[in-house]
Amino acid sequence: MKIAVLGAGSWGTTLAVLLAEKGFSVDLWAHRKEFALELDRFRKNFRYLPGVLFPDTLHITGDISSAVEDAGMIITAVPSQALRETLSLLRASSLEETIIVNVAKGIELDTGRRLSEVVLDVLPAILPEKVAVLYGPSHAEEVSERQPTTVVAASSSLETAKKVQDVFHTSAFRVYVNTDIVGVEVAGSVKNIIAIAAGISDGLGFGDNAKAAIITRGLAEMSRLVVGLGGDPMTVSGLSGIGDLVVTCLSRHSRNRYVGEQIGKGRSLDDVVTHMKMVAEGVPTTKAVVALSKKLGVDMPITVAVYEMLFEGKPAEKAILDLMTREPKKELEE
Ligand SMILES: NC(=O)C1=CN([C@@H]2O[C@H](COP(=O)(O)OP(=O)(O)OC[C@H]3O[C@@H](n4cnc5c(N)ncnc54)[C@H](OP(=O)(O)O)[C@@H]3O)[C@@H](O)[C@H]2O)C=CC1
Ligand SMILES: O=C(CO)COP(=O)(O)O
Repeated sequence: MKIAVLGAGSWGTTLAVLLAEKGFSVDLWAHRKEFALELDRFRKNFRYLPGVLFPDTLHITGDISSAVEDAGMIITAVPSQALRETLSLLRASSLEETIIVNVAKGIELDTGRRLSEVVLDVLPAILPEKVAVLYGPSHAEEVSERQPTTVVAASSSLETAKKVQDVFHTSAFRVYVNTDIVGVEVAGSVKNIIAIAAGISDGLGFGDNAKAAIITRGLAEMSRLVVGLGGDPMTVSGLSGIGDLVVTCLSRHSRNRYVGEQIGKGRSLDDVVTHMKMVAEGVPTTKAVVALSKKLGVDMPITVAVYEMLFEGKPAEKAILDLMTREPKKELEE
């Protein structure tokens, strides 16, 4: 089977290499033609994944139509806010039998939609059962070194989730399946916001107690949003929830935790993101989730605090004090 990977950042490149090494014929599409030429010339992604040599079965292209032509599966690995624009370059009618697997994490800012909903919006000829996501604790840097990693393939169709599992599964990349695509997508998106909070705590010089509090209470607000959007609260105890939350809040590789750390040290958001070459999805997702939670009446105090620090200039010390001095609560929800 031919597979198209759209997006040649660190994650798209990692997955394209994994699939090509498994023996699939893979087309990796980069949106800048000159970057596609550079990738092909050096057979390496110096910018986003230095050190990984491309196998011969990996074909690089800057032409999205040729990338998806005859592909049985399309992997979308562009930043969440660029997904709509990328998919709109495709001709929906030719993709009815294709499985679309989104691996970007986030919520669309303008619409508040999950990314699988964006896929269906832009490509109405595709049935919801043909859409999946692949989420979980999986930093590209470690996956590309074949370090043990576990992820979850989620689709409303178990058959589709199992196909995705079959395609990606290796002895170092273990893929589980889940039919709660809503829960998986919401959990995998909210974890990036909580990771910014964890980074802010690091930047302020707080220790393990504060980090554990952010992870645990972050999980509570993640669960409330999952339920509010119709997902299964059990999903947050899985790889896309607690799994990805742990990796993102603790890892030196995490871009979202890094953004938070710099904010905690007193830098402005603009200054931090303009000097980063990689995408930190938690930034737009914070805005999108605050709007969603207000609409649904879901209480998300850490997310709101992150919003105030990122976009309203609230000092981090004041935000932490406000969180700690909220009205005392029961630990578990009714
Ligand atoms: N890195 C990781 O470990 C993981 C990442 N993810 C998710 O995967 C998604 C992609 O992340 P990642 O690969 O890390 O990102 P990177 O920051 O490594 O790279 C971003 C890529 O997106 C491209 N891009 C930027 N704007 C557009 C656009 N408008 N249209 C098409 N492509 C564009 C960039 O190209 P250019 O160079 O031209 O800017 C670059 O190739 C994110 O949602 C992330 O959360 C999920 C799991 C793991
Ligand atoms: O989603 C990711 C790893 O699972 C990547 O995001 P971060 O780089 O913020 O951790």
